[in-house]
Amino acid sequence: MAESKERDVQVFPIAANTLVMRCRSWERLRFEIEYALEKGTTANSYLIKGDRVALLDPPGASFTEIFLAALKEQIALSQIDYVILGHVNPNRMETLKALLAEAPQVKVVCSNPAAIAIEAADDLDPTLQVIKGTTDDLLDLGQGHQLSFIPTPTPRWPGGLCTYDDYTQVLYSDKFFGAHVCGEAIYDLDRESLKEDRRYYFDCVMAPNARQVEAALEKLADYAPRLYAVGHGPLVRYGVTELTQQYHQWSAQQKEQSLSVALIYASAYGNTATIAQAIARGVTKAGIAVESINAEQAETSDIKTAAEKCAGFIMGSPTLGGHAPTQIQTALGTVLSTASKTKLAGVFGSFGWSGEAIDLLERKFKDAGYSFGFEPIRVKFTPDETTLKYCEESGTDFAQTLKKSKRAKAPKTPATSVESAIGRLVGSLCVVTAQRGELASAMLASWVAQATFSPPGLTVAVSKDRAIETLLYPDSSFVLNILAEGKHLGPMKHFLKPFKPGEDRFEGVEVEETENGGLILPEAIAYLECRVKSRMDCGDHWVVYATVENGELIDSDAKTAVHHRKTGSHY
Ligand SMILES: Cc1cc2nc3c(=O)[nH]c(=O)nc-3n(C[C@H](O)[C@H](O)[C@H](O)COP(=O)(O)O)c2cc1C
Repeated sequence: MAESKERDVQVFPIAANTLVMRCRSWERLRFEIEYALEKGTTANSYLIKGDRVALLDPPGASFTEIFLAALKEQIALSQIDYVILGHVNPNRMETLKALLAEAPQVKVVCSNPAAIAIEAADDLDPTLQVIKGTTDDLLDLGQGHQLSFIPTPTPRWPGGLCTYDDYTQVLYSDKFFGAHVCGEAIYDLDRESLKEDRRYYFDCVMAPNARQVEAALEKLADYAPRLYAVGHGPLVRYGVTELTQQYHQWSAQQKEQSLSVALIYASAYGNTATIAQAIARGVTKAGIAVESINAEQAETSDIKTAAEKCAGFIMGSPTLGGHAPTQIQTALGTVLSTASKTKLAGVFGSFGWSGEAIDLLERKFKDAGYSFGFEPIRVKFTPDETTLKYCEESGTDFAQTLKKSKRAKAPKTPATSVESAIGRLVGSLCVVTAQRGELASAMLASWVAQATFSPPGLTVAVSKDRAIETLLYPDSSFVLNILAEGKHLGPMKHFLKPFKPGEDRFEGVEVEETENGGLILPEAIAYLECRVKSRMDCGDHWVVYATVENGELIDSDAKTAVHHRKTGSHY
């Protein structure tokens, strides 16, 4: 985890007449699923000083004061001609307001959806230059800095806009190619250490929008950037080609999934969208694709197609003035008339005090005879960390139900000889326990093996749809509780039972806490306190390699319980 330090702004020249201003938060900035690895983040803004001056992407409200102070050290605010916005949200508009109050001459350059959001905001009435998405959209800052603009809308950020400076070959990619990591490194020199963070960021914010990501990549292919000036985390200088290929590959993987879930929502202030993202993460991690649809932007035909093609649909809405927004009501009508009654349904939303919109969705789907993949999720205003985990686990449950019904429909085939042979591999029966902040989880594990002597290290294979998987990223700690033969049935039964989303895995279980905060089970004959070093992406499992930092043999007479299986295709 990043060490705790004051927020600051790191300023650095990145190209001719171009500075990056990285607002750094060393601690988790927001309760959104994409920040869950808790490595802090940076909100990157850029300043291009040609004959005219452009500022790209001023940060959100948590940085307004320190950012404006740092900006004034670089330039008088009265000299800024343009502010270019890669996306907008209510949080970012706060800084924009403060900036425009001191620099009313600024012209705001943004996409059409962003312009609509700005025009609807209170106390904000800037001169706008709206990008139409044609080749005429050029902005000449002088001294060679000719900027072109590439609209890259996604359901999450309908106003998405990338900017390319032909002179410096910098692509200002905003939400694309980022990672939530805070540190000293301006660039991606240590690509290996960023690997997991980039993938996690993609999985959270890009995977549920894979179709739009592919469309954006296609547009960006017309440019020849030598640098991705990203919105979050280290700038991509060394890995431009590699990361572009990975984005192509990861988006394609989503398209290849045989089942998909339509996730249809609207969100005026971002809370319902935050819940949607956590649910989507839970679905995609179980190997089912998500097609996100922002009801405020989507065409009815898109909603219809998604409702027809999906194996299940999940709808979310805020409650505003006692109602669901009109676009949600329209989308609801489309879904009800299109999706066959065998499809699995889900409902969620953020509300303030009454939550009629969620009630409406639940009632309509119930009356129509759909069954639900999880209990309707009602979140008062902004979700916290525990609620986000609950939403993620609900998404995973939803996906597992779909997979189960697909398996049930498939003809039963006896285990092949190869599967039976693999089943003869045995492993020690263990319980992995892990906790971080408010969150704690556990799982039964038998695919455990010593991997190194020096340093002492082991591997554990963790199914990608396990709830505990999010607590097993590099640098996290966990305890491997090794069970005793003869005393293993109790814990085995307990930890193998299906848990509901958010259900306490330790309810009714006595655990002892180690000095380092690890959780030990009384049935363990030995325990090992481990730290994750890396994890390998292996089909349906993560193979987690961890080194052992501490441990104890509790019962030297007992034998380790061993798991004997019939086949190698499941437990
Ligand atoms: C103008 C306005 C009207 C609202 N009306 C209701 C309401 O009738 N009932 C309710 O439960 N919450 C109401 N709320 C609270 C919102 O539902 C709540 O802020 C929610 O988090 C918004 O979700 P969103 O961020 O996804 O837009 C209202 C909020 C605003 C700003």
